[in-house]
Amino acid sequence: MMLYEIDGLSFSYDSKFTLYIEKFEIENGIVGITGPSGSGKTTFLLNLAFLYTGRWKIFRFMGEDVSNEGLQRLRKIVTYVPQHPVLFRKSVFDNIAYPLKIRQLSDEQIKEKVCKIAEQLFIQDILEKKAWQISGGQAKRVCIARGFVFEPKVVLLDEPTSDLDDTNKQMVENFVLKTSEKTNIIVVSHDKEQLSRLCERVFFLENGRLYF
Ligand SMILES: Nc1ncnc2c1ncn2[C@@H]1O[C@H](COP(=O)(O)OP(=O)(O)OP(=O)(O)O)[C@@H](O)[C@H]1O
Repeated sequence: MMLYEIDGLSFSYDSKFTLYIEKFEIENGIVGITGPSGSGKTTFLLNLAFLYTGRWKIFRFMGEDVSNEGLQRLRKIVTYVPQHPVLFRKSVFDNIAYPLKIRQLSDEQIKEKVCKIAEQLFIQDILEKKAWQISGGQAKRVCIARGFVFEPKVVLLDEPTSDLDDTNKQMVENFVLKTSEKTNIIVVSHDKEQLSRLCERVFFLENGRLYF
């Protein structure tokens, strides 16, 4: 079964920029999207996260036709992790635990899952710190942990390693590569070499049009 199947999707903020995806068909796994600044990469991810909705001829997710009625449900199984970290004014633990709390997992399950993913991203020692007491590189990894912790069907990563030093970059790449064995990932990056290290296929966006 295809993960995403898109034919003729268009989305416009205004008359100045239009994203037009003629065809996008991907199966389970990890794919990359690159392209110049302003080409529409973030806009495309937000459409794939069902947070923005345009018009389409065909838009299917895991075999299901996307419809207005299904959007709320689909938004709960796909996560978008933005380029710039956005955290609640709470502890690192509470930030990562949030998606699990709203899904009503038990305290015990929450603790186990948060600690496990924190270890994988080397943030286990800062779980009790407040969001405003951590570095930018740590905040980025906390957002990534929060995106993956509830095991969504797809994680959409927008520039997951921009602004990170080499050590942090390596940590995130290793995590993404390992996790892609069981979670579907779409990663946007300006770093083409990084995409070729991580991804099975890489798409190229230019002026709102997708090439591969
Ligand atoms: N909320 C918005 N309202 C109007 N126009 C927008 C909005 N967000 C983005 N745009 C415009 O849409 C176009 C695509 O933006 P987008 O952020 O998707 O590009 P990008 O490829 O992700 O860029 P970058 O690599 O710089 O992050 C740009 O011309 C941008 O100015």
